Amino acid sequence: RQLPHPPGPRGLPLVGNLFDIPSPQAFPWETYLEWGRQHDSAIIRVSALGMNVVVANTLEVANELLDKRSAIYSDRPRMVMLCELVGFGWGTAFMPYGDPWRDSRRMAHHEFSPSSVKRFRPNEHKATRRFLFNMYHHPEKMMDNLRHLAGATILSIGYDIDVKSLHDHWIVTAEAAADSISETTNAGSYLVDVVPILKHLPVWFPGAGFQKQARTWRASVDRLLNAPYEDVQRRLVTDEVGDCAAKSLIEAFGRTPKDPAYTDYIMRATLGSLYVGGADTTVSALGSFFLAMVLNPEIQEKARKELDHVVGSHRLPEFSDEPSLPYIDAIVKETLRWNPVVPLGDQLLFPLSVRQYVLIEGAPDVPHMLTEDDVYNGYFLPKGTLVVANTWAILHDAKAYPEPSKYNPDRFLRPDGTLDPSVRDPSVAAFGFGRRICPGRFMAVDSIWITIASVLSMFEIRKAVGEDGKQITPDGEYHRAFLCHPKPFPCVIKPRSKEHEVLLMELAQQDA
Ligand code: HEM
Repeated sequence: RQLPHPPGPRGLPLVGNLFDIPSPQAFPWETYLEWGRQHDSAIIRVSALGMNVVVANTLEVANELLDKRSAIYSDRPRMVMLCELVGFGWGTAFMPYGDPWRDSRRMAHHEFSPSSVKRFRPNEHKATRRFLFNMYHHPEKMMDNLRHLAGATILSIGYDIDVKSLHDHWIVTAEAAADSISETTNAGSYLVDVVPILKHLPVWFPGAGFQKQARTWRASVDRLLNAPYEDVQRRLVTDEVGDCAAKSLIEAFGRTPKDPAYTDYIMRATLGSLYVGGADTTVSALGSFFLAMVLNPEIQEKARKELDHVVGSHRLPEFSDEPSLPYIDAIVKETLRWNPVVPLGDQLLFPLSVRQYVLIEGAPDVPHMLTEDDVYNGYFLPKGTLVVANTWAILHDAKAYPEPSKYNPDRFLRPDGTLDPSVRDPSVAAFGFGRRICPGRFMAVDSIWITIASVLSMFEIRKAVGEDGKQITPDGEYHRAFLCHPKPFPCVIKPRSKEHEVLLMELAQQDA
């Protein structure tokens, strides 16, 4: 306790750095990196109203704290509105470090470890075929189609639910729950997060509007937890469930549990968490891919040469083609690196976590929480500190990735066109760290890979042309909130040729 805190901007008495903390729209990850440079330190600290936040600007520090010392760096802060009132406390990502979280991770690992996740490739393939067909008919609905693709993949893998239309009721159920997280987190801060005792106020009490709001959101959150799981249970009675995570979990953990109610709850929670963790993240990564393709037609061209050589134009790429398609692998890696889905720690799930203490829009977004006092590099880090990895800074480190703002898949390849293992794989940071690392990462990479390979083999993605006859270059702007998503941008997406168009039609018939 006699040791200094890590360096950072000098705060004001009482409020600390309350007025220094940048908003998400102001590229906070760049500000944290700049503060690190000013203080010549890879780790910086900001504090506000007694809350300590430490940002790790390099991979080395993030690994040392969040990975090597993960036994004490893996808790999450309490979020009263989101978890206790809206009811998302069952989300694996929101659970405090403890037995329910450990059991949920064990189940997630059972389904999504590198070896077991491969069995879901046919589901990913099928969802991708539908996506191609939807893109053919409605290229202008790119983001809706991506949302449908991600949702359909997860519902099929999670519960063997076959989602067909864009407005399928299962997608609507899951999206309503996911929206309630964004709305809770985007709505700003709730006093109840700072003064938890307010959660006991009755709905009719003046000023307790948050209770009413929480009830509305809670209904959709409960539905996501229960409805698809109970549907599987019903179908299991008549043996109508194909291989999926729900069936396999019930068989592996649910046959003779010590505590049936607890095991049942953890299974529901683990499965419900797949949609919450996996849908929007995949949409964001694939949105960045389309943006990068519009901006870099020469990269599409190079990818197509590889695809035409290996796959030809009479079929779609298969996972078995992957070893012969290193350039597609490189595009996947560069997409995860270029504009990371979660640029700052787990911005993903917790824009609230610091705001709940500091009551401002735009505080750094989340963390692993430290459960014991610790010392790093001569600095004191007290218990309760929120530790955030600056993923953007790590993936834009010019030493690891020269000209980091440039979208350049070639950086991952050797001159002979094979993958260069000496270039740092963006997965070292893009999916988080330590015991909290994303359990869906292998599935995410698989499903992004098959989508990118299939889209590039079927479509040409071009700049749109304005009324003045000139091409419109997207400005590459991102919406930075819950996650980073590219803002809608104009583009033209067309089958590459008549031959490809025919193949798309055939696919539709096969699915029908
Ligand atoms: C491009 C896609 C994805 C990205 C970039 C991504 C990124 C992340 C990140 C950064 C975290 C926080 C890790 C930490 O706290 O250090 C996380 C957690 C999580 N992700 Fe993913 N993810 C993706 C896809 C998926 C998919 C497809 C699933 C499920 C099928 C999933 C399920 C989860 C869950 C359950 C957690 C919470 C883990 C915990 O707190 O223990 N994610 N993800």
